[in-house]
Formats: sequence, structure tokens, C-alpha cells
Amino acid sequence: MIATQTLAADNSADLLARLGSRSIVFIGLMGAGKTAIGRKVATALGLPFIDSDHEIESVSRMTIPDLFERYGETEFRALEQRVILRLLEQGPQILSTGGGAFMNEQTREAIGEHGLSVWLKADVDTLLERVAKKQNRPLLRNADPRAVLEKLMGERYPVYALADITAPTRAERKEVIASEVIEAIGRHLAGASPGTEATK
Ligand SMILES: Nc1ncnc2c1ncn2[C@@H]1O[C@H](COP(=O)(O)OP(=O)(O)OP(=O)(O)O)[C@@H](O)[C@H]1O
Ligand SMILES: O=C(O)C1=C[C@@H](O)[C@@H](O)[C@H](O)C1
Ligand SMILES: [Mg+2]
Repeated sequence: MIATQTLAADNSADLLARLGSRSIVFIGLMGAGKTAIGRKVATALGLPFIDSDHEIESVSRMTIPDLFERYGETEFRALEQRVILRLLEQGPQILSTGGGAFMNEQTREAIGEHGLSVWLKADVDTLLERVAKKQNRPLLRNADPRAVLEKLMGERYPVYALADITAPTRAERKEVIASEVIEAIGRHLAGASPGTEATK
């Protein structure tokens, strides 16, 4: 296994030069690891890290569950779009987005214009295991989170598949996933065909 730091040291200058002012934008379902992996990729590449959910909570001074409860999902989505469009102006950076963000057409177009999208793809058992640790996901405050996630997978995976890069997040350490993602980004920027897979 190649450590994230070693790999980054070898390849990051070239990768960053090719990336230019674009952001690397993580998309995927709740629990896929957008925040955790995004943070590691940012550290390895020496780029700023920002998470749109955290930014929304900061600008609204409310938690996401409270925003959903008080203003509803539609208002949350509108705020999410505004926040992400603004954040995309300030690349290069690593931007981890909320699970629903890429479903918004305007957001998706802006990500296409200002960023490189990386879909962290996970199976339902992995997602369930990871989201069980926290109660901060209003869509999963439901008697049957498995059914909710499976429904969202059906609706969202065809759209997530439009991402520039698809990275399966298997039962591997976060450092390993982060290394594979950096390699896949490097290959993509070096001219590999669209829809690059992060698997070897
Ligand atoms: N490859 C991995 N191996 C083990 N644990 C992981 C891995 N990726 C993420 N996790 C853990 O799973 C949990 C969920 O990850 P994270 O919060 O990054 O997901 P997310 O995609 O940002 O979700 P959300 O859309 O709800 O913000 C965290 O506790 C994180 O540390
Ligand atoms: O998948 C979703 O729709 C969401 C994911 C989270 O990141 C938050 O953005 C919010 O809980 C909604
Ligand atoms: Mg997150």
C-alpha cells in the first residue's frame, strides 16, 4: 500500500498544475465519506478544505436538522445552492457537498464549470453502518433508514454517475480510499477518458 502522503509528494505538483483554479468536489450519499475523505485529500494535496454542510450551518447559525425542521427541505436546498455556487468561485480547494447537492441542475452545471466531481460510491450496508454513529441527518430520522437509502440510491445514482470520477469506497481505511482517489484524479487530469474509475 502507498501512503497518501508519499503518493501526494510524488504527484501533487503535476496534479495541482493541471487542476488550475478548479475545485475537487466530492459528491455521494450520506455516509459515503465525502467529509472524511475530502479532508484527507485536502491535507495530502495541501489544498483548503470546505464542506458545504458545515458552511450552511455556519452562515445560518443553525444545525441542518434545525434548518429542515424550521424552514423545510425546499428552503434548505435553495440555501445549499447559493452557498455552493459562492464556494465554487474560490477554487482551487476541496469541496465536500451535501448528499443532495449534485441533484440540483444549476449546482451540477456550476460544478462542471468550476470543478472536478468525484462520486464516492458505497453499497447500502456500508452506508448504514457509517450513518448509524450520528443522528445529524434529517432524511434518515426515519423508522427504516435502509429503505430511505435504497430509495435515494435508485433516484440519485443515475445522476451521481455523471460525475467526472467514480470512486468505490469499499471496506478500506480512509487513507487507502484517499490515495486511490488522488490517483484517479491524477489520471483523469492527465487525459484519461471521462468517467474515470478509481479502482486499479
Ligand atoms: N473508508 C472509510 N472507512 C471507514 N470509515 C469511514 C470511511 N469513510 C468514511 N468513514 C466514516 O463514516 C462516517 C460518515 O462519513 P462522512 O461524514 O465523511 O460521510 P458524508 O459523505 O460526509 O455524509 P453526509 O452526506 O451525511 O455529510 C464518518 O464517521 C467517517 O469517519
Ligand atoms: O442526502 C441528502 O439529501 C442530505 C445529506 C446531508 O449531507 C445534508 O446535506 C442533508 O442532511 C441532506
Ligand atoms: Mg459530510
